[in-house]
Amino acid sequence: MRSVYDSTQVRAAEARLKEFTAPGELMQRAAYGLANECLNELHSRRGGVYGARAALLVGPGGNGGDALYSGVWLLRRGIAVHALLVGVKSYPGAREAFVRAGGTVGAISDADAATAVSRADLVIDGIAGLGSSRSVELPDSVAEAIATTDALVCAVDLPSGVNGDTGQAYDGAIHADMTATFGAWKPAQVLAPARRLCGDVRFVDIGLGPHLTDPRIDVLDYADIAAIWPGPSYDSHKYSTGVVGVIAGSAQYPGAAVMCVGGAIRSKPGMVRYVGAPDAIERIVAAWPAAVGATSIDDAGRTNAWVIGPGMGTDDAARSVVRSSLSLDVPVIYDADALTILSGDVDRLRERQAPTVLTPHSGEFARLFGEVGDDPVESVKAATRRTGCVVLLKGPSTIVAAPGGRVLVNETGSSKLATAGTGDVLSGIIGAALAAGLPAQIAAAAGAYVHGALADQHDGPLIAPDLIDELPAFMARLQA
Ligand SMILES: NC(=O)C1=CN([C@@H]2O[C@H](COP(=O)(O)OP(=O)(O)OC[C@H]3O[C@@H](n4cnc5c(N)ncnc54)[C@H](O)[C@@H]3O)[C@@H](O)[C@H]2O)[C@@H](O)CC1
Ligand SMILES: [K+]
Repeated sequence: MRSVYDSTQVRAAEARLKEFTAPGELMQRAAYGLANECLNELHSRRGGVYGARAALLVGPGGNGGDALYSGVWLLRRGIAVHALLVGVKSYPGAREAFVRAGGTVGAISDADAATAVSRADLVIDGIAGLGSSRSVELPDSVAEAIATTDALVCAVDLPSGVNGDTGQAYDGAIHADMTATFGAWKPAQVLAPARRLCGDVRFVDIGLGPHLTDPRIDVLDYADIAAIWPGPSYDSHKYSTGVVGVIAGSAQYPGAAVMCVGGAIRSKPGMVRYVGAPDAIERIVAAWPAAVGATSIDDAGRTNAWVIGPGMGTDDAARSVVRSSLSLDVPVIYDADALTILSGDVDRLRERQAPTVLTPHSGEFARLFGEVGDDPVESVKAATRRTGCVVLLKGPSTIVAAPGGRVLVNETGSSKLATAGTGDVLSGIIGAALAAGLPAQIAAAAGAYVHGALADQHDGPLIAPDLIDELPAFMARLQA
């Protein structure tokens, strides 16, 4: 599990740590760590660092100070370093130390600033870090040189022009190959769209650890999933590993039910029940002979969790099934059409006594709760407060929040998943995790992890059934 802290938390931790360290010490730790990361990467790219050139983009704050002090270390390794000041001010003392070590200084508006960038082997973006909250305005020629260079572009703490706390990217934000993050992972390093601008994130320990508590976000990793994903024990029987009920599909979207049941059945619960019309049951059993059919929830028998919604349509019959399912006393995940149906009735979700998971994409989220906006984590938290449900917002970074709980962000998967039917598979996987008894937020986040990992492990173009085909090998590895 990786913990992520916002700028207020990082600044507070820095303030506490400063009580125990000499003035300027933290910036020296940061600058040394930054220089090391750049030197290592440069070495592996060029086979050496002596004689290389570096350009520093230097803003007025602490971020620019880090860049200048890292320049001192680069100079000591035989790198020619030129600093370009973005604005008139620079961090007190840093510029003088840099010049004393042999660095040269110019302004970003200098006629030869773009040349300095395009001739560099290393460009260090120290315009702004934690204090970055607006667009980056550089002369066009410099912006062009940064965008087209083959040099290693390394961001100091965060790429300039991203909002560190929300993951928002402003105009002109720097696209880095690598980001050296100081003391903590920041939200923008795990949230879209900023995550993509960070490149490879390298953690530079400056000793903040003991002063950081209660992360804003956690990111689950493979080891977490392996530890929590339920596997059969030696005395398992079909009921002990959980029974999933699925209400999905319609005459218009019969495939959604096949995908959803497939996602559930291949995640290996004890049993999957499908509830639908007789012809729909026939189709499901033809695709998945191990599934069991019933024509209503009442006739379905013992079920530990329900998946309701994919492709079920929004007609009166579907509406009545969704409304009556609100009183089910087992966990329910509502997806797709069920979310559209519930968008007129959001506050009734509070009536649910058992855990509930909602899995909207941004359009469905907007219908339920209003537009996601610039701070998706806060929007999802507000949705959980309003409904009392676990809310999983699908997107380039999937966000999972629970009432009163910590926010989880999923990092597996890619745009490969932007294809019809993948969401149906996801809801089936989450249904299986819920039926096996995982707490609702963990079930949702672990389901998102598995779903994304299936896409990552699949070679070549992906269609939704490929995810189901990848499940047995993934589960076997997970449980080995
Ligand atoms: N506080 C600390 O103890 C430490 C801070 N460190 C560094 O200090 C940074 C935070 O320093 P600051 O609080 O001074 O904030 P920043 O240096 O991130 O940015 C603030 C300054 O940059 C300007 N700015 C913001 N966006 C800009 C843009 N797009 N174009 C031009 N100027 C822009 C602001 O007007 C402000 O003057 C961290 O990200 C980290 O790099 C590290 O040295 C570790 C220790
Ligand atoms: K930066």
